[in-house]
Amino acid sequence: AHAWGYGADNGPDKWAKSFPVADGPRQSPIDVVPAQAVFDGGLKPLRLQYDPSTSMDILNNGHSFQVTFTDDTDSSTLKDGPISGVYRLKQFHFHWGASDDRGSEHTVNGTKYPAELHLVHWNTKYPSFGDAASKPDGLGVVGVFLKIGAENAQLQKVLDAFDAIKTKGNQTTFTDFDPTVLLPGCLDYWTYDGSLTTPPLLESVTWIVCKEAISVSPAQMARFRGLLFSGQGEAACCMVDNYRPPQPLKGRTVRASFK
Ligand SMILES: COc1cccc(N2C=Cc3cc(S(N)(=O)=O)sc3S2(=O)=O)c1
Ligand SMILES: [Zn+2]
Repeated sequence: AHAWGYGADNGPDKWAKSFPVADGPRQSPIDVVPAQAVFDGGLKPLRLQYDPSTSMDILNNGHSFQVTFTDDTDSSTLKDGPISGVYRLKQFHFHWGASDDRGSEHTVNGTKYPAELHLVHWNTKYPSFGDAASKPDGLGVVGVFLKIGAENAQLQKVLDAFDAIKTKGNQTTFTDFDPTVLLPGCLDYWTYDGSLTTPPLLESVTWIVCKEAISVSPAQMARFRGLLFSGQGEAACCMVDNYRPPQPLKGRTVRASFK
């Protein structure tokens, strides 16, 4: 069976064939409509504590690029916010467009951002990431929108690794990186029960979408678009538009941590 992707014949509209959960009750991403979000005073501030020594490597996996963290201790964690217990950071990655008018997965009142960062954490009440990934409260993903503006100096270290991971399957060491530098100053958020936004589309994610975006410059966006979906020696296929469009809310409530 040909692998899933973002092209005309293997893209989001075709995923349900191999992954029927694609039409499930709690799929992601969604369009966030702030006026319909319910303020919940019981939601705690996000507590994100990351240890740069847990960052390991950066990889082009053929769908995006991701920075992977060692997750054998509680060194880099997500606590509080809408979740209970301790979730460990596993990886972060991005989704982006071929042009600045699209690229994010979540949208706000239908507005698409040029890119979206996902910080993926797993619930340590389960023995492993793989185990947690299939549980309804197994994962916590923090989403951060990127908007076009000033150059983001904190992103530069990630972009500078791109030459080593241009094609699918390439990876290189990426140590001593603290993803805190990629977070917006204000951590107000919306939260709802959802899923992975790529196959296997598991309905195991508590989504935490930050209201405030971080900046990225047009030149930096061009660097993202220089990565390839394709492997070395294959016909070059630019890694762009690697986003799933918003999915039906199906009665879910989106809560806001702020008024
Ligand atoms: C056994 O489950 C596994 C095992 C290994 C990797 C994955 N993943 C696949 C897709 C995927 C999509 C994510 S997103 N865009 O919603 O943040 S996060 C994520 S993943 O958990 O890394 C799942
Ligand atoms: Zn993602």
